[in-house]
Amino acid sequence: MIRREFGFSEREDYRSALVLNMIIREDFEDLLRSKIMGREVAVVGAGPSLNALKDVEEDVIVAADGATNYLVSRGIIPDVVVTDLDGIETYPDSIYVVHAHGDNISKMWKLSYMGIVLGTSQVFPFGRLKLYGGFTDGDRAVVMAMTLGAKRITTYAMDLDSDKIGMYSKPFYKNDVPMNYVKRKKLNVAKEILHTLFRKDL
Ligand SMILES: Nc1ncnc2c1ncn2[C@@H]1O[C@H](COP(=O)(O)OP(=O)(O)OP(=O)(O)O)[C@@H](O)[C@H]1O
Ligand SMILES: Nc1nc2c(c(=O)[nH]1)N=C(CO)CN2
Ligand SMILES: [Mg+2]
Repeated sequence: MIRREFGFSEREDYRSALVLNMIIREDFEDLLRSKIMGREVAVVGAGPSLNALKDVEEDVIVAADGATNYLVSRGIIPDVVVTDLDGIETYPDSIYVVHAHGDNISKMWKLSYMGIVLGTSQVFPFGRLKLYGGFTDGDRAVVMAMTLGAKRITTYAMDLDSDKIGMYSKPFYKNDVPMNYVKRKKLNVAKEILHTLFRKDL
């Protein structure tokens, strides 16, 4: 359904998942769970408000893709990085949760800079791959933290209604850039997922 809406190819999603599963040699899910279970977790997105981020007080910091570059520039090493590989250009000593999709096979070389890596896919998970749910890196980070037993999740720079894409979203952005049609659709899906997760009457 979402795949059709965005024109993503299932075949390419499988191809990417196969490549990622081949690269990953060890299952680090227990390690990731031990970091998150029972802890207060901050999920940091790459919205325009990231530049105004104050100190993050939570026990565990999870960076969504491009937000990693900003955090590292401030000397903050995220405990976990959730990425589809097109935002990060710095590789701190974090646990990486790398998402395979049909448009990022050519970015898999970035795994050579990462130590501890878990893989996720958007096809039926096989081998060492996981499927926690969610869509964009930010909402996938929230879903993952929830699934792995976080006590509380606080989001930062998740500016899902903004008319700007944050400058840290892609390494080649020099400033915040005007929202485009596809990114708006992606952030709308993220909004939908987070609203459903945090609905009070669940
Ligand atoms: N206004 C915004 N601009 C960019 N990211 C945002 C914004 N608001 C919230 N975010 C969150 O920040 C996360 C990290 O941003 P980034 O653009 O690196 O993500 P992404 O999911 O890898 O996107 P893309 O599909 O463009 O690669 C996004 O996944 C999204 O959930
Ligand atoms: N094939 C493909 N899949 C995705 C993509 C994308 O750009 N291409 N972006 C996503 C959310 O950022 C999630 N899934
Ligand atoms: Mg990305």
